[in-house]
Amino acid sequence: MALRFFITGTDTDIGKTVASAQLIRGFAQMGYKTIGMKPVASGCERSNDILLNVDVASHCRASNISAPLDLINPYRFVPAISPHLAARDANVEIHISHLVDCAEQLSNLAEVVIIEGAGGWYAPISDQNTIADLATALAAPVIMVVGMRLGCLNHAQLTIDAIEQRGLIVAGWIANCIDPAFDRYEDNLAYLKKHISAPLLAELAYDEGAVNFALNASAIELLTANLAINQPIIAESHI
Ligand SMILES: Nc1ncnc2c1ncn2[C@@H]1O[C@H](COP(=O)(O)OP(=O)(O)OP(=O)(O)O)[C@@H](O)[C@H]1O
Ligand SMILES: C[C@H](N)[C@H](N)CCCCCC(=O)O
Ligand SMILES: [Mg+2]
Repeated sequence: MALRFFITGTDTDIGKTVASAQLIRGFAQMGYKTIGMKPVASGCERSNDILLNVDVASHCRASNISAPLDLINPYRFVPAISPHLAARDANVEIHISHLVDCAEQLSNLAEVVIIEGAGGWYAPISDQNTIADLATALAAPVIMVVGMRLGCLNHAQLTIDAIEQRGLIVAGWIANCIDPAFDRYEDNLAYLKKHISAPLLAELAYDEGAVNFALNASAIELLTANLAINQPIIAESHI
């Protein structure tokens, strides 16, 4: 069974894709067959009758194996709006069971699958379900990306609490510097380090190109060492 990680974040547009691509690249560089998955993408472009999403393109550029688009990005919509609205407009029902099945199939092709959510933890994918329900069904350890800007201390704590409430393990978090004018960056980082018990996997600097990062090899080693061998993916208190 492949290692799987679910990537969430403190909001939409805070660097989940940038961080996911770095994780994919990091695992691939360590020699693992690694692929990305974007279960639901709103904000796609039509090209020759195929809907393509930039997050998926970033994952693909970073990964060292390939898989059918219908597995790596099963639900695709054009408007860049909340997935539940995009799906409703397209008369599509998003089935979590189908996404779990696609993730299983990817797990048979790859050694590591990096699954990027959409928006934040409670972004809706239908009137009934949110990204949290999808992550729970996938039962994958979660990596939280914190978009380092004013307001992130509150958003990070709310997200961690909500992840843990599902009984999911927070495998680590990534501090992503999305606002170069963020005052007191170091003090905010120190606060997060003190209050988040999961390890800080990487600090991504502000970079206009946002592709020039290499995730520290020790972060990848930490993720594999902690999770490769029979590590429960559900917190013991919830079993
Ligand atoms: N460290 C960074 N430095 C500079 N720009 C960044 C950085 N991280 C992200 N960005 C930019 O911020 C924007 C949002 O990043 P990204 O697409 O990774 O967000 P996201 O959380 O994946 O959003 P979504 O919820 O749509 O999936 C992109 O234009 C990206 O290039
Ligand atoms: C289109 C956008 N870039 C994301 N893919 C979807 C963000 C959904 C946010 C939903 C919400 O919390 O309001
Ligand atoms: Mg993204």
